[in-house]
Amino acid sequence: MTDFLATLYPWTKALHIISVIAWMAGIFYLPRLFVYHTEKTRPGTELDAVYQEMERKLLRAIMNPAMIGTWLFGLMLVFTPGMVDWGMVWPWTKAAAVLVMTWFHHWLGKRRKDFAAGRNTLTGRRYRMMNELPTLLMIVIVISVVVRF
Ligand code: HEM
Repeated sequence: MTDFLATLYPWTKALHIISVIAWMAGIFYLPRLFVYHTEKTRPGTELDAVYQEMERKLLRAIMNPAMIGTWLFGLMLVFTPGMVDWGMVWPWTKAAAVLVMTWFHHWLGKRRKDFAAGRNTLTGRRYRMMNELPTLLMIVIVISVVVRF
């Protein structure tokens, strides 16, 4: 099994990076949509419905499949022989940041449902602040996996 994963390695890594790019694109964009949804519309208007559809499609068609792909190919890399030395620090910083990123994804999913039900309570400023979190996590992840301290 591990020999098979070693053969697949370049493809697994390519698919991991492709999935990561799609996931990050969505995770950076969805909170921006929430900022404008909060500040430029009111529940029940035509524009509210447009934002709701954009948010639903972004989450269901891009972010959910991209997150699943990132995890699937990432775990295949973890089980590929020689990839991860758990005695080093970087796998732990990367794992911690990835878990927080996954939590953030689900937090965004819950906020999307709030908008869909017309009961968003957060301000545009709050969404702007939350938008910084995936950027910080992405920096930690890329430094972990590339610098390998
Ligand atoms: C979801 C769980 C994830 C797991 C289990 C995982 C696991 C891994 C592993 C084991 C490697 C090492 C492959 C190698 O040494 O060639 C890797 C590579 C990589 N990961 Fe992840 N990863 C995950 C999520 C992410 C996320 C969220 C990002 C970016 C925000 C990311 C970015 C990268 C990059 C850029 C590489 C390539 C590094 C290189 O070429 O040396 N990963 N991943």
